[in-house]
Amino acid sequence: MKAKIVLLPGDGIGPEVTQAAKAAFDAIAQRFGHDFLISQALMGGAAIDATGEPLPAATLAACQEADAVFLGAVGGPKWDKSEKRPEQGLLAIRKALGLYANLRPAVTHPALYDASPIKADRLKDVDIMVARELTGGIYFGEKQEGSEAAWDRCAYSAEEIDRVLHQAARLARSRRGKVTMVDKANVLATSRLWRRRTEAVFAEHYPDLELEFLLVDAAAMHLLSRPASFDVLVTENLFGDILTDEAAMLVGSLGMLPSASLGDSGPGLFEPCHGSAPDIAGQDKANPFAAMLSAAMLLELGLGLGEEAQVLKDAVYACLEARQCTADLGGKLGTQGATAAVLARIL
Ligand SMILES: NC(=O)C1=CN([C@@H]2O[C@H](COP(=O)(O)OP(=O)(O)OC[C@H]3O[C@@H](n4cnc5c(N)ncnc54)[C@H](O)[C@@H]3O)[C@@H](O)[C@H]2O)C=CC1
Ligand SMILES: CC(C)CC(=O)C(=O)O
Ligand SMILES: [Mg+2]
Repeated sequence: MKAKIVLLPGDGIGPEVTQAAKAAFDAIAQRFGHDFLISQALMGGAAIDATGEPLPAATLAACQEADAVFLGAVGGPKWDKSEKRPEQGLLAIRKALGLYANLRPAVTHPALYDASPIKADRLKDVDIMVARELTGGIYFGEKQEGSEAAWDRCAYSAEEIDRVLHQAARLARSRRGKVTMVDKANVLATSRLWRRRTEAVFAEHYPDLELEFLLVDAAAMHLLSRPASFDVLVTENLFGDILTDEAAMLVGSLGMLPSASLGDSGPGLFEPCHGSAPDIAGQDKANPFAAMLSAAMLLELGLGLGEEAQVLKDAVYACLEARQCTADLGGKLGTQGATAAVLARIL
């Protein structure tokens, strides 16, 4: 097949892990005879340095014309005090492409039990799909920043909530049939709207699914004490961001969690859940597997290439079983070595 993929490497370890994803696309194209037209565009801090904007118009236009977009990571101390922040570019592209559902799978593997701080008996059969709302809530509300006071507005409409609930429910139907909705309905008005919409949408459309409600503070605890009991976890933007970094430690490292950001039409955006990791950037230390697993999600959900995605995932998991991995997982390989180990299993 012919497909246009745009890469947004970004900052810090972003370019290093994007290189790993690109190598995976090239290897899959070679093995299956696909014609992937892969181009690269400026995003985040790198884009601010080059153009003054975190999301240049030319980058957005290239993404809108693509079949799928891959992003490394953005941000870093260099831009922490600048007027425009790299992270604004990421929020802007999610909004501009209408990517309201961020799917973040957290799946444990016996080869990684040692890498997790959680006891192995809790990690068995953990297979969680977080459906995080991505274009609403406090990240997108009006804000005011003063030296003595500041505020951020959190707002949700029923429509914004319903569409991600439907995504979560459809996913649960194709999995184990359970949805956990996480909110803070004992305190927040927006959370109470989430709860009312969840009750209504599931009663009307998904009475066959098991539905559980958790307050976010307790959910953070349950994720560690009974992780295998979760199937699909649906929640608002901020809570989903935080809980998925926590869930990464069930798997063994933040460098293992991929994601897909999807809307109703147009290209999806696929990116590892981690950030730009300035503490290890440029040292060949970054785990490339979250990026390569995100590349697999791009193949499957962005281009409809399920078999190709499975080959890539199998190659990553075979490396984990052979201990061909980076130091965050207890391995001895660098970013490039771990990438090469995956490629060798594809070609
Ligand atoms: N999607 C994105 O582009 C995101 C960007 N950020 C930005 O990244 C910058 C750094 O943020 P942090 O809070 O430090 O979060 P981070 O996710 O970049 O790093 C947290 C910790 O995890 C480690 N880590 C992350 N990815 C890794 C990988 N692939 N392999 C091995 N270790 C890995 C890092 O070394 C660090 O110790 C900030 O500017 C932040 O705004 C943060 C999260 C997401
Ligand atoms: C950098 C932020 C905009 C968001 C974030 O941390 C994430 O999406 O994981
Ligand atoms: Mg995050």
